[in-house]
Amino acid sequence: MPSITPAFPGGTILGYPRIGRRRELKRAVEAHWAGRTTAAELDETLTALRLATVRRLVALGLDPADGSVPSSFSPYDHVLDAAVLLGVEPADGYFAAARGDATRPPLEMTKWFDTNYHYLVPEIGPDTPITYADDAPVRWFAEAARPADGGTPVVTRPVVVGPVTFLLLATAAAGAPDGFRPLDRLDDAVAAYGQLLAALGAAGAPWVQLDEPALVADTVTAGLAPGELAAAVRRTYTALTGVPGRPSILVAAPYGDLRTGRDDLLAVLAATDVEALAVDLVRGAPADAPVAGLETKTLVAGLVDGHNVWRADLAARLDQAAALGARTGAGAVTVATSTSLLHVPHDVADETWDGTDGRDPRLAGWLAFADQKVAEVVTLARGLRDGADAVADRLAAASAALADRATAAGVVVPQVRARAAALDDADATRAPYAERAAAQAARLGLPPLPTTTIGSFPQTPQIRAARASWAQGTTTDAAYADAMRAEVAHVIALQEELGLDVLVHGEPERNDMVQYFAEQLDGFAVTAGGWVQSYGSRCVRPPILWGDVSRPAPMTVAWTRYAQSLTSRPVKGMLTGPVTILAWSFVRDDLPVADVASQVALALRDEVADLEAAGTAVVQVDEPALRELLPLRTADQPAYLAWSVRSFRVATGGAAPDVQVHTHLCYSDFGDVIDAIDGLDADVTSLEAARSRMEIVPQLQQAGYARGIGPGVWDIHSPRVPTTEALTELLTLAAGAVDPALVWANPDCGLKTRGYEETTASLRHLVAAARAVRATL
Ligand SMILES: CN1c2c(nc(N)[nH]c2=O)NC[C@@H]1CNc1ccc(C(=O)N[C@@H](CCC(=O)N[C@@H](CCC(=O)N[C@@H](CCC(=O)O)C(=O)O)C(=O)O)C(=O)O)cc1
Ligand SMILES: N[C@@H](CCS)C(=O)O
Ligand SMILES: [Zn+2]
Repeated sequence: MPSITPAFPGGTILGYPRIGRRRELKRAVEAHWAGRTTAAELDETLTALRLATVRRLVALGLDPADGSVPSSFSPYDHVLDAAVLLGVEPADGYFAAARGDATRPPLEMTKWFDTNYHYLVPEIGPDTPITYADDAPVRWFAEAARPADGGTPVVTRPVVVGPVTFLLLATAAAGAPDGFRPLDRLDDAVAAYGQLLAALGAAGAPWVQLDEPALVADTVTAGLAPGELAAAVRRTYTALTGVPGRPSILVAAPYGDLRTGRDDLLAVLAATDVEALAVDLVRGAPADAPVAGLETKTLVAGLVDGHNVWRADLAARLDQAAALGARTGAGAVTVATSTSLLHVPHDVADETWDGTDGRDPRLAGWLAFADQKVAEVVTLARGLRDGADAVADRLAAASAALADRATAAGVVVPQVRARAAALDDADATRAPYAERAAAQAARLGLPPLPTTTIGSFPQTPQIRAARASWAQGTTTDAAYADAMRAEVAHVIALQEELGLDVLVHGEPERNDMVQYFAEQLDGFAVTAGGWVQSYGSRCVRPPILWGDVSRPAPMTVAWTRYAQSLTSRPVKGMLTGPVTILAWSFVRDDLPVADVASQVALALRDEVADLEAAGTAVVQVDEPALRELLPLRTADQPAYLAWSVRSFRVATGGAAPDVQVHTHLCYSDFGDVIDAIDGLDADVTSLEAARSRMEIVPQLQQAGYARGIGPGVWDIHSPRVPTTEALTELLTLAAGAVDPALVWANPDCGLKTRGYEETTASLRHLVAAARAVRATL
C-alpha cells in the first residue's frame, strides 16, 4: 500500500503532440506568417487547439481535476517558450526569434536529445536579462480551468523546461567573456522560475512539471566539473520548493537513466522536497534498493514508451509497476509515459487499415500512437490501483497482439537474415583513399573548390500539389512522372546556367528523404497522416520499420539516369544512409538495432551498385542523423559508433574506386562524432558549418581527416540571401584551415524548404565566391 497519497492515481503522460490531429498548428502559424491571418485570429485558433487537446485527454481517461492532464502546448518550440518566459527573448518577437526577419537572424536550431525534434538554442550572456517576463503557462492553465466557452473545466499541469536543462541547452551569447557559461546564471533563472511557481499557485494550479532531461545526458553535461551538476540540481530544487504558495512539483527526467551519470541524480532529487519524480523506465532502470527521500514522493513510472509506436506488453509493464514501490522505496507509484508523446503521431485510428492503400492491416493491431498510449497508461494505472483482474481483458488483448506480431510473415525473412549474418570486414572496406582520389580526379576532372549542392531543390507548392493529386488518384502515374521529370530538367538547366560543377537532380519526387525510401523497401510501412513535429511548423511522417528489410527493385536509378542524360556535367546519385533511415523511422523493438542497420545497409549497397552500373560517377549517401542517435550516456557511445559507421561502410563499401562517395551531415554539433565522421571513409563530406563559421574544418583536420570536405557556407535555414563577400570570407577561412585542394563549396543542407528566388540568388553568389577564392589559390 502506498504510504502517501499518490499523485495522478489514474495515470498521466509527460506531454502530448502539439501539432494537432489535422496539423492545425502548422496551418494556423503558416497562414499567419503568410499574412493571411491577424495575430488575434492566430491566438483564437491556438486557444481552440489547446482546449481541444486537454479535453481529448480527459475523454481518453485522464483525470480532469487533479493535474493529470499536462498543458504541454507551444506555438513553435518549448525551449523558445522558456526563453520568453525568462525574458531572454521578447514575447513580441517570438516568431522572429524562431525564423529570423529583417532585423535579426534566427536562433540556432539543434537536436533535442536523441530525438528528431529540434529546439531553438537560447543565447545567454552575463548581462542578458533573466526575469519572470511572460505568463503564458498561467494563462493556459486558466483558460482550461475556467473556460470562456462554458465547457467542462480541466485542471491541467503546466509543463515547462526546467531551469537546469534550460541553461545547459543555452549557448553563451556573442561577446560573453571567455569561460562564461549560461549555467553561471542559475540563481537568476531560479528566481524567475520561483515567480512563475508563485503565479501558478495563485492561479490555482495544483501541480507544475519541470522537465530536466539534461540530467540524463552526458552529451549535455560533459563539460561540468565533478559534482557541479548535482550541486546545481540541489540548489535549484531546494530554492524552488521553498517558494511560498507554489504548486506541487513534478520533476521529469525523460530519455535516459538518472542514476548512471557521474552523480546519482535520482538520489539527489529524492533528497529535495519536490513532490514527484518522473523516471524513464524504457531507457533507464529503476533504483534497485530504496532511495532515501523517495518515501515522501510519488514515483511517476515511465513505463509506456513515448519514443516508439509499438503496443506495450501491458502484463509485463503492470508486473514491473507493482514491484516498483518495494524496490525503490517510493511513497507511491503511478504510471506514465517514458517521455512526452511529442515524438509519436496522434492516433492509429486516423489511418485507414482496410488494405486498400497499401498499408498492411495487421499493423493496426500492433501499434500504439499517442491516443493509444494514453489508454495504455490509464489501463496500467487502473491495474495498479484495482488489481490485474480489473483490466484482465486489456492485458490479454495486448499479449495476443504481441504474439500475432512475433509470428507474422515478413517479420523474419531467412534470406535477409542470412545475407546480413555473412557480412565481413571486406564488405565494409574500399580501396585506399589515395588510389580512389586519383581514379576520381581522372574521371571527374573537377576544378579546385568544386561547387555543388546537397541534393534537394525547392519543393514548390506546385510539386507538392502534383504529388497530393497523384496520391488522391486525380493525377495518373504517367502525368506525375512527367511533371517530376520536367522539374528535374528545370533544376539541371538552372545549375548549368549558374555554373555549378557537380549537379543534382533536385529530389522533387521525394516527399521526404526517409519516407521516400521506406515506401520502396520491404519491411516498412508508411502512414498517410502520422505526422510528427520536427521543428516549428515542419513535420515528418516517420515510417514504421516492422519486418526484415530488403529492396525489391531499384529506387532512384531512373531519376539519376534521366538527370544525367540532360547534362555532360556529373550528376550525383542521392541516397539516404542506413543510420538516418533508422533514426527517422519507428524501428522494430524485437531485433537489435545494429542488425536492422545491416539489413538497410545491404539494400542501399544494392542501390549503389545499380547506380554505378548506370554510369553514375558520384554517389552521395546522406547521414544527417549520425549524431542524433548518439547515446546520451558516454559508456553507451562506442558500441553505437561501431555499428553506425559500419552500416554506412557496408552501404558504400562495394563502390568502385572511381566512384566518388559523398556524405552529408547537418542539424548537430559534430564534436562528439568527429572520429566517426572520419571512420565513414567517404571521399567527400559536406557538413553544416556556416553558423559556426567553419569551426568544424580545423576540428576534422586535427582528428586526422584528410579527404574532401564541403563545409556549408550558406545557412539554408535562414531566408536571407548571403552576399558573395560573406561567402568568400567563409570559403577563404575554410581554404586556409586545411589543404585547399580538399575543399568544396556548397550550402549547409538541402534547399527543399527555400524558394527559387533566394535559391537562385544565393547559388549565384556561391559560384562567384568559389571562383574568387579559386583565383587566389
Ligand atoms: C532534414 N530533416 C529531416 C528530418 N527528418 C525527416 N524525416 N526528414 C527530413 O528531411 N529531420 C531533420 C531535418 C528536419 N527538417 C525538416 C525540414 C523540412 C520538413 C518539411 O518541410 N516537412 C513538410 C512535409 C514534407 C512532406 O512529407 N511533404 C509531402 C506533402 C505532404 C503534405 O503536407 N501534403 C499536403 C497537401 C499538399 C498540397 O496540396 O500542396 C496535405 O497532405 O495536406 C510531399 O511532399 O508529398 C511539412 O510541410 O511539414 C521536415 C523536416
Ligand atoms: N539530400 C538531402 C539532405 C538533407 S539533410 C537534401 O538535400 O535535402
Ligand atoms: Zn542536411
